[in-house]
Amino acid sequence: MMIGVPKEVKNNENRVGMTPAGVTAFLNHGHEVWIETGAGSGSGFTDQDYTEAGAKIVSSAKMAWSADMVIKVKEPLPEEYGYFREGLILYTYLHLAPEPELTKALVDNKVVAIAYETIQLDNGTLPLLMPMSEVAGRMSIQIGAQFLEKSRGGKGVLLGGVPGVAPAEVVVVGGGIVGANAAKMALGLGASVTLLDINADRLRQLDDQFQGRLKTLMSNSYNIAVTVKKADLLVGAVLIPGARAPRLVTEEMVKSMQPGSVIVDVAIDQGGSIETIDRITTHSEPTYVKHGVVHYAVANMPGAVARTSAIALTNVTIPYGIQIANKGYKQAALENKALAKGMNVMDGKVVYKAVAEAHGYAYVPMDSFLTNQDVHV
Ligand SMILES: NC(=O)C1=CN([C@@H]2O[C@H](COP(=O)(O)OP(=O)(O)OC[C@H]3O[C@@H](n4cnc5c(N)ncnc54)[C@H](O)[C@@H]3O)[C@@H](O)[C@H]2O)C=CC1
Ligand SMILES: CC(=O)C(=O)O
Repeated sequence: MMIGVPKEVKNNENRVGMTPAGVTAFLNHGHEVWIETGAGSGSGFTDQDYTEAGAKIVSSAKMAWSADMVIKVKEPLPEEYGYFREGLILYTYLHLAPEPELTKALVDNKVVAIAYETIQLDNGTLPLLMPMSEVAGRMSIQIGAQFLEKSRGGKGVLLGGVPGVAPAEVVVVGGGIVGANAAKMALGLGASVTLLDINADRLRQLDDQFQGRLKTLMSNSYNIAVTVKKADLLVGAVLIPGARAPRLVTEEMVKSMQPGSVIVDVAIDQGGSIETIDRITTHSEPTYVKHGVVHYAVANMPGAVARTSAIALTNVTIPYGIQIANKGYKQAALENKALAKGMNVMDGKVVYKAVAEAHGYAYVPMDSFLTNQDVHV
C-alpha cells in the first residue's frame, strides 16, 4: 500500500505523523511511504533522515494526499478537505463530535476515517490518546504556572508557595490520563491539589497512587462549584470517548473565581468542559481573559513539544497503521476489536455512535458493515 504523510498545517503543529523509524517499519512490510518535504522538520527529522530510512520525499501536500492511506497527527483543516476522495483511508486524530463540517466532508466524500482517539481496548483505555494525554496533562501545569505570573496576566502566585506562604490551589476536573499527569506535576511542584471524577474506583486508585497527598472528590455540580471558587489554577480533563465534552464548569462558577486565576481546558479538543470557553485558542495566541480569569484552550498542546510528542505518538500509532496497510481496513478491523472502534466514517456512513448522535446522522454499527450484511439506516 502507498502511505502518504503530509506536513501538518494547524497553527504551530510541529508534530509529524511518521518518524523515520515508522518508515522503516512500513517498508519492512512491503509498503511504500511518501513524505511531504519538510513534514518532519518541526520534530527534528530532516528529509534526508526520511530518505535514508527508505521514504520518497514529495514536493507537495497534494502528492502526499494522493496515497492510499494518509497518516497525520491533527484533524484536517478546511484547506485540506479538497484532498478527500472516495476510499481514501485517513488515519489521524479527528475529534469529530465538535466538528460538524469536517464530519460532513468525510461523509460526503466517502473517506474511510479512522480516529486515533476512539481506538479502545477491552479495558476501556484509549492507547492512541494516552501518550498525548500524558504530555498534555504534564504541560497543563507548566502552562498554568506561567500564566499565573503577573506579567502573563495572572494573579502572581507561585504554585508551590514558599515557607510561610500557602501553595496555590490546583483543581483538576477529570481523573483519567490527563488528570493523573496534571496532579502528578502539580503535587511535584508543591501545589495543593484537588481532583474530581465521577468514577469512584478511579478516585480510590488515585488516592492510593498519590498516598493521600491528592485530595479526591466525587464530581458533581455542588463539589465542582465549591472547589472551582477557590482554584488558582483549574484544569479541564474530562472525556466521554468520542462524544462532545460535558460542560461541567458553568459561567457562574467561573465568575466566582478570583481575578488572575487561570483555566487550562485540555478537553477543548472534544469541545471543551468550561462554559466560558467559547473558542479554540492557538499556540501563537493561547489565552484570552473573561470575567478576570485567564482562559487557555489550545487543542494541540503536545505540538509545542513536538520531538517528544511525535516519537511518543508514533510509537503507538504505527503498529495499528501497519495492520491496516497489511490487511486492508476491513479485515484489520474484523481481527482487531480495538481498531474497529477507531472507525468513525466509512462509505458515507457514520459508524461511531457518539459522533452520529452529535450531528444527527443515522448510526450504522460497524459490525454489520464489516461483515457486509445489509445495512438499514
Ligand atoms: N488539548 C490537547 O492538546 C489535548 C487534549 N486531550 C484531551 O484531554 C481529554 C482527557 O483525556 P484523557 O485524560 O486521556 O481521558 P481519560 O478517558 O483517560 O479520562 C477522562 C476522565 O474523565 C472522567 N469523567 C467523565 N465524565 C466526568 C465528569 N462528569 N466529571 C468528572 N470526571 C469525568 C472519566 O471518568 C475519566 O476518568 C480528552 O478530551 C482528550 O482528547 C488529550 C491530549 C491533548
Ligand atoms: C489528542 C490530540 O488531539 C492531540 O494530541 O493534539
